[in-house]
Order: sequence, then C-alpha cells, then structure tokens
Amino acid sequence: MIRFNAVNKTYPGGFNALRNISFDLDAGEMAFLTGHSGAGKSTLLKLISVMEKPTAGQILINNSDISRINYSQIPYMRRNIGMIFQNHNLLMDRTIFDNVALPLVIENVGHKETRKRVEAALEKVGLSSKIKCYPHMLSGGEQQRVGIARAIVNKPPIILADEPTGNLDPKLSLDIIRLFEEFNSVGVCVLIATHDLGLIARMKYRTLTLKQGTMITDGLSHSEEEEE
Ligand SMILES: Nc1ncnc2c1ncn2[C@@H]1O[C@H](COP(=O)(O)OP(=O)(O)OP(=O)(O)O)[C@@H](O)[C@H]1O
Repeated sequence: MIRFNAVNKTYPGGFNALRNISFDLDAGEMAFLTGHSGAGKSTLLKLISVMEKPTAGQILINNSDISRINYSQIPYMRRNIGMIFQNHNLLMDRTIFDNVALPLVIENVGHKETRKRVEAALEKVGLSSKIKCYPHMLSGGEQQRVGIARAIVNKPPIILADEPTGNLDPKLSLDIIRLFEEFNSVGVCVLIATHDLGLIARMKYRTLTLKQGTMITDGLSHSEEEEE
C-alpha cells in the first residue's frame, strides 16, 4: 500500500530532514511512527500525502509512484488518504457538519449523499449530537474526533495521523487509538506519528523509529517482543 525506496528529503535551504528511508506498509496494517522532536516524522507523513516531494528515491502508493506525478494528479492521489492533524485544523466559523463535509464538497458529492456520509462518520466517532455545533463549543478531545470524522468521511484506504493524541489525557488518547483500531479492523492502513512512548508500549503494533532523519528501528513495540 505504501512503499518507500531509498527516500531522501532536503528542504530548500539545505536541511536534510530524511535520509535513505525504505519501508513497506501493507494494506490493512497499523503502525506507529516515532522519534525525537525534529526527527522527521511530519516530513515523512507530508511526503505520503504529497504535501512535500522527495528530493531522491521513490514513494509508491498503491503501486503509483507519487514522486513522479504532476500537479493535476495530486487531488486524485489524496483521495486515498485521510490526514489527521494534532491541532485539528478545523474551520472555526463553520459547523461540525460543514467541517466533516469538506472533503466531499471538494469532490462534488451531491447534497443527499453528503448528508448521509457525514452523519455516518459522526456516528462512528460518537458525535452525532454535535452536528450543528461550532468547533469552539466542543472539548479538545471532541474536536480531535471531528478531525477524524473528516478524515474518514470519504472512506480512504490510508489514514495518516500526526500526533493525534498530543493534547489529550491517557484515557482519551486510548479512545482515539481504539477508533483507529476499528478502522484498521475493516482493512484501512493506519500510520500514527507520536511522541507518546507510553502509548506505544501499551499497544502491540509495528513501530518505525526515526532519529535525525534516519530510520533506526522497524519492529514490534517492546511489550510484544517481551511476551514472545
Ligand atoms: N518547510 C521546511 N523548511 C525547512 N526545514 C524544515 C521544514 N519543515 C521541517 N523542517 C525541518 O526538518 C526537520 C524535521 O521536521 P519534522 O517536522 O518532520 O519533525 P518531527 O519529527 O515531526 O518533529 P516534531 O515531533 O517536533 O513535530 C526539522 O529539523 C525541521 O526544522
């Protein structure tokens, strides 16, 4: 589903954020991406979502080489990906309905179908009752779940989450991860960037670790290795 082959990313100005990164993430796989602040986690997610281009190497999504696509193909590629941001990136002057509907509006989905899909997405994250609210009327955890509903509303095969539990307490963090597990259980490929080593240790998922732009480990989280 996602394949990196010897990928490098140097930002304009010369900073080398990722060096020689290679890994595969299969359809239906769920993994964590971790590493210190500045290690390159967000950069790696931005490369997958075509917000940045690699300087060298190859990135395949569903066997398409996204390092070689042109501008007109980018929106088409992005339909495969639901992106969740730590700061939610919600439009504060729009209702929860409008926020979640955004990817469908961009795709010109009809009004009736949009309503059906937004209601289904909000039900999935347990926020049906907030459909007419504005983001400031919701707690941080609820806003995060609106961001998740928006990311899954067009049923992408890949979900990328950048520090999705960053501002949440341990109980809410676990609730969010459980939601990702639900999507994963129906075949969605999920990659979660996080600093939260406690959370990673409690879960039994593959963990990719970056250090200064290099991938230093790719394996199961510690707890599973200890059990085996
Ligand atoms: N647009 C940019 N231009 C130049 N340098 C950048 C740019 N974006 C990121 N960088 C640099 O690339 C490095 C990796 O940044 P990135 O945001 O990927 O790290 P991160 O692991 O996600 O960090 P954090 O956990 O703090 O969010 C950092 O040193 C950062 O300063």
